[in-house]
Amino acid sequence: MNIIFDLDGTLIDSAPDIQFVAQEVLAGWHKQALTLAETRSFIGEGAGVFVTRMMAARDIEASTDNYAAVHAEFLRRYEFAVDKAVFYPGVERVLAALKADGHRLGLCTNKPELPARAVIEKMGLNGIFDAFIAGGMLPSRKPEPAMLLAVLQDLGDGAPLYVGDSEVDSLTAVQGRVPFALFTAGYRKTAISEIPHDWSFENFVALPDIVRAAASGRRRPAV
Ligand SMILES: O=C(O)COP(=O)(O)O
Ligand SMILES: [Mg+2]
Repeated sequence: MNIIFDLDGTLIDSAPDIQFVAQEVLAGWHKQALTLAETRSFIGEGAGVFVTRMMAARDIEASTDNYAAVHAEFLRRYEFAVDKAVFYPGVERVLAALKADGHRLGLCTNKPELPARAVIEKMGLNGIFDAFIAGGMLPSRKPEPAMLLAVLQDLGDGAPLYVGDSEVDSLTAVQGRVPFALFTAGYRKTAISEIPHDWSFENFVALPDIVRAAASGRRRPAV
């Protein structure tokens, strides 16, 4: 199989790192830090959307100049914010097992390329992904399906499965017509039943069974 993973909220909980970057940037504007809940709810559509939501939440006027300044400062710091990231339980073991079973693994994240590469390195995941597309590498971002389809193309022939945590990932999968497994313990904002998916799981130990079901063409009707 070709199994493609989302990153933030799926493989790693990176919200504390992103909260820290936001805090440093907001301090320069004499604004209060974001809560962890706010931070989680702003993640999912890339750094630009995060910055827009953060500015709105802290009453920073959304002028072109302000946005450019906040965005640049955010990106400058983002690449170095990898200290607090942790894997969700079971991720490392399951990724290694899937790889050992001969599956090809891909990564498809809206996180900008530099911080995505930095956190992959920090988590010791170099070499695990056979294909990788991050935010800014293509003209569009998820939920447009182009990133997901590009990763699939890079992986070559094989039945696909996309694994992600959010409404954005679900829509990406629907638009790309790729079977989707929803990780329910990430940053989703709505009820599981409202997010179209073929399978859902709350712990990575359940993923190998889903991969087996996907490989055999068994697919639960999408919710
Ligand atoms: O950084 C983001 O906004 C989202 O990243 P993700 O696509 O890995 O969830
Ligand atoms: Mg995500």
